[in-house]
Amino acid sequence: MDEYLDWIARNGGSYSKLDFRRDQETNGTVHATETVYPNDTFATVPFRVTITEKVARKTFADLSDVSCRNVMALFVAYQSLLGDQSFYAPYLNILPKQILTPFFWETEDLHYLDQTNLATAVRERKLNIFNDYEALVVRLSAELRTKITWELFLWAYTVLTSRAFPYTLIDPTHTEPSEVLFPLVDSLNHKPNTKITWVRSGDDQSGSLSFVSGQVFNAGEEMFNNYGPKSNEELLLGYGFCFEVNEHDHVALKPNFSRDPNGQVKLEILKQCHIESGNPDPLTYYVHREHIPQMFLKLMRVLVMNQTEAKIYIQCKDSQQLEWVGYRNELAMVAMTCALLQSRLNAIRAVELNRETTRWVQRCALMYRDGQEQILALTLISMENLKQTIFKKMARDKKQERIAPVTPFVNYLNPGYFESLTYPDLEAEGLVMMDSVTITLGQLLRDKKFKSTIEQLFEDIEEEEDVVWMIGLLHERTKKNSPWKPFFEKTEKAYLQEHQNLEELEDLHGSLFPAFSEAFPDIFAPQDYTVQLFGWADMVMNTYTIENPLCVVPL
Ligand SMILES: C[S@@+](CC[C@H](N)C(=O)[O-])C[C@H]1O[C@@H](n2cnc3c(N)ncnc32)[C@H](O)[C@@H]1O
Repeated sequence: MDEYLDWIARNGGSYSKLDFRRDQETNGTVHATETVYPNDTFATVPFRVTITEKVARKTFADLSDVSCRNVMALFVAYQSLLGDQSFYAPYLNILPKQILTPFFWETEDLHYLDQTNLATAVRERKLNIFNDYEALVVRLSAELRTKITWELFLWAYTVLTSRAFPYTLIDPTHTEPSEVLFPLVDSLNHKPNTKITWVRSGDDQSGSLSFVSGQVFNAGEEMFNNYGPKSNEELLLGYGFCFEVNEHDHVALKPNFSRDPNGQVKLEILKQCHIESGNPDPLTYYVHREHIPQMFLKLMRVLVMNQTEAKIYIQCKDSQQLEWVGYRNELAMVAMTCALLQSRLNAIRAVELNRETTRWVQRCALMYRDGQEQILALTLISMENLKQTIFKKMARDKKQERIAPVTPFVNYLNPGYFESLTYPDLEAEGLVMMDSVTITLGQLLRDKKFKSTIEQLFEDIEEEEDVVWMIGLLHERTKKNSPWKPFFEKTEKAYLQEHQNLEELEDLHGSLFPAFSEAFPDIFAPQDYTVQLFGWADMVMNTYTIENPLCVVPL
């Protein structure tokens, strides 16, 4: 450590009130020897001791097409091979020999990441680095090729992920992304929200950078830097540590459109409405504790659109139209989001891990996975609350017989209608159950006589659920006091005005009627079971249902 600090001083660096200590867990810490006050400049480091992309590229001029990170990793590896002959030796000597990011974990440690995003990220990232290394190393001299091993390169690469700063610290006008290794500046450990600033002086060759405290550090206290709002995933992957409680933690969610027959149309809607996450992958969203991005919910509303909704929304170019599509869509969106969250949660919980005798990296992995579990569970609760709010609104609408003027009941066709509805005191309302605001098969079969007729006609109701549903709807439609009267009337009127193609239904209808009417004339009055009305019931099933459990959303 003394040699390193001498080297900094010999090159024009200085510091005050600092005690540099080595430790097992974090490699090194910095403590205040006396109180550091806000605006105190406690260290200054000249640019000449830094390792920049420019310096690295000078040594490897032939590799101008290689990325900044890779050429710098190569340079660090090369300098460490030079040993004491390297100008940077005092700095390289104090770097940790082992940086315990998951790239270096044993298989049994990696098991602690099973079923998390990080497990995949580690595999993919490591493979990418390895491929880059293989492509790069063959371009080196024969001597370097054997000396710069994969292990050495990966170590050097991780030195950069765990301690490099953006090059703009040296030259704020630099526009290309570039990194710099900054001895001494990189001695501080990370504590979120620490107030610290950097002040540069001079030019990018002969200048220097000073640390300026933005808060008090008491004598004896560890002094920290602030690496930015990093999640546990980023911290583990890049730095090899994480926090038990991390306010910046998140779970990455990426819905899958690939098996959706309307997938292309939906991707087109997303494009037109500019629904993107703002992340490198526009379909990957980050969900934070109790905060689910609104943009993600918009994406999910598109993902769960049925054919009718997708056909209508393909004309939409306004993302505001996706704040609310309709009740069916909203319930489907909540159900699909809950299913996504629940399956992730179940997968994480299903991994059995020893929590008793663990080593440092395993404890880090447990902190990370427990955080993931917590975020998923909290997000699930907030989605359940959202569902309950929707049910309450539906219950009010149903009670007041409010139904949108134009079918299907989606916002795009009823501009302003849904926004005009108000729901005072919704909180005070008791729990609303799903089957009080939707139409279920159980409700359609609540009439005992009708139910027993259906049971006589269909051996296996589950097997022929679709047909039973249609007949059930037609039967319900005939009831004068049906709670769903406004829905039936409005959708039937709209349906009958449409040009209908009933060819496909004729066979099905013909296989049931008039036989059913002849067998049970008091249940199936022929005029209520025409092929046209069959078409209406079929349209209701295609347009207004959600699945699991199958029900009609009649608002
Ligand atoms: C830029 S260095 C910080 C100084 C460091 N201790 C060193 O090696 O000189 C970053 C590394 O320090 C460690 N580190 C930083 N903040 C930490 C924290 N809050 N808890 C545990 N380790 C931390 C991690 O190993 C990380 O890779």
